[in-house]
Amino acid sequence: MIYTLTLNPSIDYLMYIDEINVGKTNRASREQMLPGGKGINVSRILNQFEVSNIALGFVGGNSGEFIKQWLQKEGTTTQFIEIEGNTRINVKTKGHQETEINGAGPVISEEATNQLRQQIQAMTSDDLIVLSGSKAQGLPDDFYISLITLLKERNIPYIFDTASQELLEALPMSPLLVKPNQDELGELFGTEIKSIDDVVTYGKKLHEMGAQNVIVSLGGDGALFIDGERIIKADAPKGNVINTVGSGDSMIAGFIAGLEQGLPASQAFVLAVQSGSATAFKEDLAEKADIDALNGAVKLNYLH
Ligand SMILES: Nc1ncnc2c1ncn2[C@@H]1O[C@H](COP(=O)(O)OP(=O)(O)O)[C@@H](O)[C@H]1O
Ligand SMILES: O=P(O)(O)OC[C@H]1O[C@](O)(COP(=O)(O)O)[C@@H](O)[C@@H]1O
Repeated sequence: MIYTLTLNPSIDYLMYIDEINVGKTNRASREQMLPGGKGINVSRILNQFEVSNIALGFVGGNSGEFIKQWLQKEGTTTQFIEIEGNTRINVKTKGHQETEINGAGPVISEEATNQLRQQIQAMTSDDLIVLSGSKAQGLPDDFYISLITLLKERNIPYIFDTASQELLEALPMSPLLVKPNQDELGELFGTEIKSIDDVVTYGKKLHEMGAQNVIVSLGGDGALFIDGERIIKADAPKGNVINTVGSGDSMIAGFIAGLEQGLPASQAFVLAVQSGSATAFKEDLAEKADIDALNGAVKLNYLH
């Protein structure tokens, strides 16, 4: 079974507003509520590919209920742990620019944390788990690393997508895939990524340090793939960009779906880019038909 884990899910509250004036009253022309959180987005796209999966994580309050009901309506299986407090609301303003204000989220108790550990202890090496997104409050600083240590003891493959430094610590425990975006790659190494050569240099470091597959996503400039055998740059398909929230998560799901279909890694990467861009061209996450509509639109350039 494929599992996704979202420690700090969210309602993504989209507000359409041309320009924000800080310190003034701003009015949106319209708004929309969507379920959010990185693992949850991965689950929703896997569902589009009809890849069975179970969404794990902590949810609470009416906002948590909103997410659960949305996923269940779509047919995604959830095994969330119910917690005290309310799942956070992340505000995303859409206008000339996208601005995001992500909430802190509820504090997770030790009891809930232990329940999650038990869920992981019940997994086997036939499973795969996607760990992604920020950590919730109350969890120890090394929480992801402690979970990954449990996974490694059981030979359970995992994908890790977080902006925190724990990503570097996890590399020796050979994640199946890591997917920083360009800014996150720079932050990991305390540098600014200014060129595709820089992306290659630092992306290769992630592979050399232990990641089996590396995708560095580059927004409208596409993505870079590194797996030790090859380095491939993909150009993103062109289209009308509506909402890029969840594009990175869609890539991860597309890559998994490709591997599940038995595609070679380079073709799974193509499906990842298609999925990311299809989501960027939609208000909500992409549907399967949107991803299919980009068949043949991803151009690959083998750099090595
Ligand atoms: N403006 C865009 N035009 C076309 N595709 C895009 C655009 N923005 C994002 N994408 C697609 O989504 C993928 C992930 O986007 P990115 O913004 O890099 O990730 P994240 O959401 O993790 O920050 C990109 O590699 C690309 O395929
Ligand atoms: O856990 P974090 O880092 O606060 O991120 C949560 C946010 O990221 C998202 O999962 C989108 O992530 P991506 O744009 O990187 O795919 C939103 O749905 C959510 O609001």
